[in-house]
Amino acid sequence: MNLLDYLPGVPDFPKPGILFRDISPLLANPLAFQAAITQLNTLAQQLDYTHILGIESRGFIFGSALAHHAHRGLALARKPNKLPLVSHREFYGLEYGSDSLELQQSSLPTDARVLIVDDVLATGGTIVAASLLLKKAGFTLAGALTLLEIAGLDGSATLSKNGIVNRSLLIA
Ligand SMILES: O=P(O)(O)OC[C@H]1O[C@H](OP(=O)(O)OP(=O)(O)O)[C@H](O)[C@@H]1O
Ligand SMILES: Nc1ncnc2[nH]cnc12
Repeated sequence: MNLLDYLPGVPDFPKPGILFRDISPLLANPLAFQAAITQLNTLAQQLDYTHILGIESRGFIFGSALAHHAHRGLALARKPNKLPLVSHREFYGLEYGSDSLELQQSSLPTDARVLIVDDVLATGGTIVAASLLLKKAGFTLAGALTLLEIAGLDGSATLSKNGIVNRSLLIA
């Protein structure tokens, strides 16, 4: 099964010049979704992690499915004003805009080794922001895991420059 067949590129969305990789067909196909999680779990085993940080919102899908599959705890990095008792916030740029993420200090144990999970690595701005959130909160970063790296945006180079060990299952 070629998982890329379930991740079609949609041209000029959400802005002209962007080829948007749509995860909906993969999620809608039980075999494809199951294969994605199984293969992400195999990649994740290369990284010594205890907990997963899912990035809102598509990262919640893969982060929670992997956490269930791998019997790991899950914390949420959420968009602004969604979490009570927020401890930390990080602003960041995107391939097509900007945003910020928030984290509750209480959502992870102090000795957690955290794997950031998201669906797509494009410029790397989101994952760098999530890594800074974890640093501010005093947690150890185990690495980052994504389903798909968008080729040509130097996302993995950006993560490497920021000292983030990255694993992406696919690149396109
Ligand atoms: O590597 P980057 O350039 O930071 O881009 C990758 C991010 O962009 C998308 O999220 P988006 O902010 O569009 O929100 P969504 O998950 O709610 O759709 C995607 O889910 C990643 O989180
Ligand atoms: N090209 C893209 N496709 C899907 N999600 C994205 N997030 C940032 N860039 C993206």
